[in-house]
Parts: sequence; structure tokens; C-alpha cells
Amino acid sequence: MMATIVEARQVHKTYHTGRVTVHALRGVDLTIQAGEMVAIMGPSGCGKTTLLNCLSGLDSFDSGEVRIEGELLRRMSDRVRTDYRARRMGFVFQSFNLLPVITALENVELPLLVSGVRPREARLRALAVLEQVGLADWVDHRPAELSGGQRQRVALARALVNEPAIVWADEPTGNLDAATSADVLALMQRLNQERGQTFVIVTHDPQVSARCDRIVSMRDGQIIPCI
Ligand SMILES: Nc1ncnc2c1ncn2[C@@H]1O[C@H](COP(=O)(O)OP(=O)(O)OP(=O)(O)O)[C@@H](O)[C@H]1O
Repeated sequence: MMATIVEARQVHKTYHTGRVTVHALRGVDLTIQAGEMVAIMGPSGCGKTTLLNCLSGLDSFDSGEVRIEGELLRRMSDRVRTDYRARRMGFVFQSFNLLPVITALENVELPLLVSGVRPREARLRALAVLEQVGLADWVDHRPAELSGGQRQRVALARALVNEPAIVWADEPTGNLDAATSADVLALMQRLNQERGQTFVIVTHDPQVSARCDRIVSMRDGQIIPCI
């Protein structure tokens, strides 16, 4: 039986910049089951990234409710939410967000060290995940010494090393050529199927959405109901 992992009810979010107010989310309702691989699609500016940030607790919202694994996000203190994110969530963004001055291996070890895993074990686990994403020979390279696709795979390894229940990905194939994005995508799908990890992926790429279990379409800050 499938369990609900993410539940959003009537989520509203406005941005205020100078005199301009943007109502980026206008009452979003969304339920995601554990083990689903979901694509969030829609035109530029419709609120996809905002939704990802609000569902994952990276950003706050004005009203409505989000539950992750049954827990209300707004009931968690900042510390509990941060700790929860470190233990149960992984993030893959287009900009990679890798630290430039340390190696691929050190980038992947970092979330483990932050969560208190001992250095020796962190190293072994990071090496194992880097091997899974096909980067065993590149662990000592810094991000600048890697191609876009290799960097994206380091980012994916870093997101996965904690074995998170949910992986949030924002345009994970955005910077990649067709062959590399197919590799990254196949890897995400394999992890989804083998480990039952939930993937929520914001994408414009039909190659990505074709591999997902479900497409959630957004327009103007709302989800378009399925017909
Ligand atoms: N930090 C911010 N401050 C002010 N306005 C913002 C901010 N982030 C997003 N917006 C506005 O909120 C709306 C939704 O933006 P969002 O980035 O969520 O859209 P998106 O669907 O992810 O777009 P894209 O596909 O182009 O990445 C847009 O009108 C955008 O200009």
C-alpha cells in the first residue's frame, strides 16, 4: 500500500519586491505518494521552483499547510526542519551548488559529516555513491576540473549519499547534453525503482517527464487538475 509522503493544502505564497507583489502560489493542493517519481511542469514563471522550495521547507509560505511524512512543516522549529532536511531530503539544483575549492569526494562527504557520521564511514559511503554515478575515477577532481554532466552527477551523488526519502530536483538536466541527461535520468529512475526513493522533479524537458510516473501541470501559481 502506498503511503502519502507530501501533502500540500491551499498553499499561498506572495513575493514583495519594491512596489511589486507577485502571487506566485495561489492555493496549491498536491499529494505525493512515497516512491512516486513526479514531474512538475508548466510555463516559465508559473511557480514551479517556488512550489519546490515551499514543499521542501527551504522557503516559507503565507498560508495553507504542508505535511511531510505526516509532520506539519510550520510546526517544526527551524532547527528541527534543518535537521529533518539533512536526514531525510536530498536536493539537486541546476546550478549544482558544489563547493569549488574541495574535491568531488569531499563535496559528497560533506552532508554526512554535517549529520555526524564518522569521517572514515563518510569516506566509504561517499566513494560508494560516486562509483554508482560512474565517477570512481574522478573523486579527486575539483568541480572546475569536471564537465557539466560530471558535476551534475557529483551533485546527484551528494543529494543521495544520505539515502534520503525524498529527492527534490530543479531542472536536473537543464545544463546537460542529451546523452548525459539520459544517463542522469536513468540513474534517478533506477534509484527510484530499486530503493523506492521519492523524486519530485521540476523540468521543462519532455525526456524527463516521459520517465516519471506522473506529471503535475502548473499555470499561474495553480495546479491544473487532471482530466
Ligand atoms: N525571490 C523572488 N522574489 C520576487 N519574486 C520572485 C522570486 N522568486 C520568484 N519570483 C516570482 O514568482 C513567480 C514564480 O517564479 P518561479 O521561479 O517559481 O517560476 P518557475 O515556474 O520556476 O519559472 P522557470 O521555469 O522560469 O524557472 C515569477 O513571477 C517570479 O518572477
